[in-house]
Amino acid sequence: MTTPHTIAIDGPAASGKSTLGKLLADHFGYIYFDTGVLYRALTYVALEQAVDLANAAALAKLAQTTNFDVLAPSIADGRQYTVLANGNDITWPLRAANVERNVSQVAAHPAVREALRDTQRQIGKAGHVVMAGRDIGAVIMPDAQLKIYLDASVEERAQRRAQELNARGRAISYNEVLADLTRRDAIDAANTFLAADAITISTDGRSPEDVFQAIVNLMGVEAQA
Ligand SMILES: Nc1ncnc2c1ncn2[C@@H]1O[C@H](COP(=O)(O)OP(=O)(O)O)[C@@H](O)[C@H]1O
Ligand SMILES: Nc1ccn([C@H]2C[C@H](O)[C@@H](COP(=O)(O)OP(=O)(O)O)O2)c(=O)n1
Repeated sequence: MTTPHTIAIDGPAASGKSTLGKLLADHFGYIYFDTGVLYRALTYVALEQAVDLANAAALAKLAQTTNFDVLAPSIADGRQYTVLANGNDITWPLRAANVERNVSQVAAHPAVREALRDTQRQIGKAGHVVMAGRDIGAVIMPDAQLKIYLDASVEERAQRRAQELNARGRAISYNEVLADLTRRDAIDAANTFLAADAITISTDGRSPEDVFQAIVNLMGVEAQA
């Protein structure tokens, strides 16, 4: 396989999309874009402005009238990117409990997905991008030259997310995370797609490096200089 111009990575929460996405982006010198950030940012702004999260039209309007920027990390505090909403840094609040609790509900509205679609597609059209989410290979970038679908048991994903959140100082138990992921999986399922031409990889019991190597081997390509 020649080096893919665009790479789509889909899968449920904590399946390893961002970890693999950054490894692949670094490997090929591409940008990495986590589309979940857009849904999280919209959820955060909606909560801040007390918008009714059941009101799809109001959420879609907020998506269209808020200026979201996803930039390279501006502060070396462990962030993967800097997210601005109308110029305000909202990077870390996107991982807070209130956003985690509500983002699936916001993302489930077709009008919200439509309002955020063009932004995602524009980034994809530029090429040399690794894009992660739930519907990238099937909806956002159907022409992506490499499509990966990551999966892992909900128990494994809960273990990872609990460790990740605890490491960030969030006092949350494995059981709480398991219940939240189970709840979110059920809501996200309606917009999570395994593209017919995607490579499916279960990441249970496999290290990030092992998953990355498996993909690179499948592509049979060496790192670009
Ligand atoms: N293959 C893996 N094995 C173990 N832990 C992993 C693996 N891939 C990712 N992780 C860890 O699991 C957590 C969630 O990974 P992440 O890449 O953010 O998932 P996603 O982007 O699908 O939500 C992170 O703490 C990450 O370091
Ligand atoms: N392309 C996407 C990306 C995320 N979403 C939804 C699904 C999730 O509940 C939220 C947040 O996505 P995010 O990838 O940040 O969540 P995880 O890191 O997988 O826990 O947005 C979506 O519906 N479509």
